[in-house]
Formats: sequence, C-alpha cells, structure tokens
Amino acid sequence: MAIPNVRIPSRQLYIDGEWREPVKKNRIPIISPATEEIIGEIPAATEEDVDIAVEAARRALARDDWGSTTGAQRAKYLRAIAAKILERKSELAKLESLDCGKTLFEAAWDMDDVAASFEYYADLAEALDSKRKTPVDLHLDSFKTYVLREPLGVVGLITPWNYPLLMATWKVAPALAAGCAAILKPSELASITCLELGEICREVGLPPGALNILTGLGPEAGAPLVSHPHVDKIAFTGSGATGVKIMTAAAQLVKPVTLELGGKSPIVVFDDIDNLDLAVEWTLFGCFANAGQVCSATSRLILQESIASEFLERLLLWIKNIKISDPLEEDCKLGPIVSSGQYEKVLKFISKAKDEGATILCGGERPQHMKKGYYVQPTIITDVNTSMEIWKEEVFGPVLCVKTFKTEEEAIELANDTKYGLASAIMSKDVERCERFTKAFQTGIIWFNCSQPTFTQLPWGGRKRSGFGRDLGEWGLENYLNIKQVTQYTSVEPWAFYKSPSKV
Ligand SMILES: NC(=O)C1=CN([C@@H]2O[C@H](COP(=O)(O)OP(=O)(O)OC[C@H]3O[C@@H](n4cnc5c(N)ncnc54)[C@H](O)[C@@H]3O)[C@@H](O)[C@H]2O)C=CC1
Ligand SMILES: NCCCC(=O)O
Ligand code: NA
Repeated sequence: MAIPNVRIPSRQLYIDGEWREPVKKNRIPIISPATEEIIGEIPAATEEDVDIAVEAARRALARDDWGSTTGAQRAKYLRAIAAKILERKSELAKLESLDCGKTLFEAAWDMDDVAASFEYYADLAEALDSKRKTPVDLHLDSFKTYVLREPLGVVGLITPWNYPLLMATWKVAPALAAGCAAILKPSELASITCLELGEICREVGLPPGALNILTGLGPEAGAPLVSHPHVDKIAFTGSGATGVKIMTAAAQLVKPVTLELGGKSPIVVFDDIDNLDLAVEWTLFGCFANAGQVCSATSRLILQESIASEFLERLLLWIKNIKISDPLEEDCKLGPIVSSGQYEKVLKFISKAKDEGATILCGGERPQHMKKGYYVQPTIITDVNTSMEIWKEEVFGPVLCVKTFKTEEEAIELANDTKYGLASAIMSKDVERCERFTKAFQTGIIWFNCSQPTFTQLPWGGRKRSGFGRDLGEWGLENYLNIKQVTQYTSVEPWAFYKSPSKV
C-alpha cells in the first residue's frame, strides 16, 4: 500500500477567526475508506457551538472590517485564499484522498477547481461594486428609485462528502463575495480539508466571524443551524431525505433554502455516433468517476438497440483497464466508497437488482485483490425494467444500469422516467436531434457528446426532486444577495390623497 507522506492536522472548530474546542468536547473518528483504520479525529459541534458561531457571524456583519467592505476588498481575501489553496494543493489533495477515498488525480483536479472558484467569485465581488446600486428609471418626475444588492446576512452552508472542499467552496466563495457571514457545516464523513480552509482563512487574515467552520453530525450540528432564528438562509447539497428535513425545519421560520439533492441521470447513446470508443469513455466517466459518488452521475445508460451489443462489449473491454487500488497510488482510477455505511448501501442496491431479475453483466462485488477498504467493482446491470429499484433510486456508487430503445420518442420517455431532474447527456452527431433533446430533457444540466465536465461560470442545479436554486456562475452569487428597492418621492407637491386640514 502507498504510505501517504502527509500528516492529518488535529484541529478544533473554527469560530470567530480562532480554533475553539467544542463546548461538549466531543470528537468523531476519521476512518480511512481505503484501510478501514482510524487515522485521526475531528471536533463534533453541537447546538451550543452553533449559537457561538452565529453570534460571531453577526458581529462580523456589524463590524466595519467585514460588514462595510467593498466587493473589491473582499476579492482580495478570496484571491489570497485561492493562492494558499494552490500553494498547498498537493497536501490538500492527499488529505482529501485519505479522507473520502477519491483518487489522488481527481482530488488534485478538485483543488484546482477550488482555487479557480475563489478566483472567479473574486472577479464577481469586484464587479458587484458597480452593480450594488442600480437606478431604475420610472419615467416619472415625482419619484426617483434604485435597487440595492446587499449581503443576505448570516448564511448556513451544509455540504456533503463526495467533493468535500469543492462543494464547500461552491457555497463559501459566493457567500463571502456577496459580503455575507457564513457558517459552514461539512459532512462528518469528510471534513479534513474544510478544516484546513479555516487555517487558510486565519493565515490570510479574513476578518473574524466572516467564515466559521463547524464540523459535526447532521442532527447535532446541521439541524440547529437550520432552525437558528439568526441564520438567514440555508444552502444545502446532499441527500433528498435530509433536504426534506432541512426544508421542513426552515419553513417554520420562513427561511429561504437552496437544495441540490442529487439524481438518477440518463446518458442516451444513438447509433449515429462516429466514434464508439469516445462514447464508451464518456459513458464510463459519467458513471464511474469518483467511484460513482457524484450527484450528476449519468447512471442510467439508454442505448439504441442497433448498437447495444457492440457498445456493451466495448464497455467491458474498457472496464478491464480501470485500475482499482489505494486511491493514493499512481494511475488509480477507482478508489473506495466513502464509508462502510455507503459501501453496504451500494452492495444492497446490487443484490436487490439481482433479486428483482436484472443481470449483473460485470462487477457487482468487492474486487478480489482489495482485502481491506470499501471497494466495489465497476458494475453494469442489464435486463432492467423501469419498475426496478436500480432504475429508480440513486445508488451513489460505481453502478451503471442499462436499457435499450428503438425510437427517439422512446429514448426521451426513458430519460425523463425519473423523479429526479439534475442532469442528462446525449451522444449523437445529429445536432438538431441534440437540440430536440435539450428541450425535452427535464433537467437543469445537459451535456452533448460528453458527461460531467463542470465549469465554474455555468449554473449548477436541478428541478423535480433534485431540488431548486443554482450554485455556480452569477446565479451562485445571487443566492447570497438581498434585493432591496428604494423609492424616493422627489416632488415638492403634496400627495393630495387626503384632504389637507390646512385647506379646510
Ligand atoms: N447531492 C449530492 O451531491 C449528494 C447526495 N448524497 C446522497 O445521499 C445519500 C446519503 O449520504 P449522507 O452522507 O447520509 O447524506 P446527507 O444528506 O445526510 O449529508 C449531507 C450533509 O447534511 C448533513 N445533515 C444530515 N442530517 C442533517 C439534518 N437533519 N439537518 C441538517 N444537516 C444534516 C450531514 O451532516 C452532511 O453535512 C448518498 O447515498 C447519496 O445518495 C450524498 C452526498 C452528496
Ligand atoms: N463535478 C462536480 C459534481 C458535484 C456534485 O456531485 O454535487
Ligand atoms: Na472520512
């Protein structure tokens, strides 16, 4: 096994610009998904710590060094954070790989994306200065009006373990760019790099309380954040079940939420593709990258019948080349699932598919050569029907299920046959057909002739049970802004709605 030359820092909660022991002094072990060993621990926040962090955030907003900053001033902090991420890229990538099991290559990719997101929102923070106050011309002599874009306030950011620092960044960077004070609650399954973000913020001198990081369990640290009366908004990425709990709790206070809740996304492959291998590779990447633990994973392959057997044969050949190993090993292309709970859940999905009559074309078990760790072979499931659980539910593992179609109408019907609506992909050389599918797909993200490439500038989010609201791009920034209209009466004439007593 590769021995990582990286030390896991021992950290406390990051509150008010300082490391602070949780009030109840609880800690949670970090379990390596590759070895099943305990490799460290993280602090476990509870309601008491949430209260302290919320107060620190409120004080930051009330202080000039954060609450009265211009976008350009905040951009300097964001750029300094980006620079530190890049400086520590190799160490952070290793920490993330150790923590959640993603391959070192993908973790390094993510760190580049993290730095790029901070840079991107630094640009948007600067641009915000000229858009902060926008006059609206009513073409009236007696009124002058304008619209202000202001920071929304204290925001709670609750994030998952599949892209630990990147998912946090998609929320932290725009929240800070907007001028909010934020409380980040990363997943208890992968918090190491999010705590390092705290250290980076301390080093770059981010004003105390602007960002607070509370690690801990969902019900203990996440739920009190959602129900806290002084948290003005919750932005969440994670499971549908938790999304429902968050929306229900937030509704009691009429608190706005944005929810990114994953999916069961289709990839539709037509027989007119010029290059079979190209389509095969995108199909694999779309479902097996990050061991399939991707909210937008295209985990339903909808394949034109005329090329089905040839396509599946090619898939099987390509799968043989996927190196399954410790994620820190060079060229590893498939690491373990994040935790024993998630591992068991993935295997249960596979065995239920078998019980329901589907065929496991390949994979379906732990790889023989991996004696320890939560590894699952890349798995392809055929003979699937639309009432099976494997067709309907998000697996969040390296499991692809396949159905064939004859006509375009049938393909669209199968693609949209899901309660989710995050992403869809189509592989075809017919541009007009791709455009017809763009209109027909009931999702927020559409890929043509690829699956998964994600760019900071573009909106990210879904519809149906995949949630609502958008991360990334300018839409990501809007999440953290309050829109305030100001209407000024400029006439010297009385309004004259009531009869003036002076005229009686
Ligand atoms: N949309 C996405 O990107 C993700 C989807 N998932 C889906 O969720 C399934 C389960 O994964 P989990 O880790 O259990 O996801 P989860 O939704 O429980 O966890 C996500 C975050 O929510 C927090 N949380 C949990 N309960 C909470 C509560 N009552 N109030 C406030 N915050 C709470 C967690 O601590 C974590 O920070 C996966 O199998 C997958 O299907 C998981 C991770 C990411
Ligand atoms: N490529 C980023 C995917 C993000 C997500 O799983 O939520
Ligand atoms: Na972990």
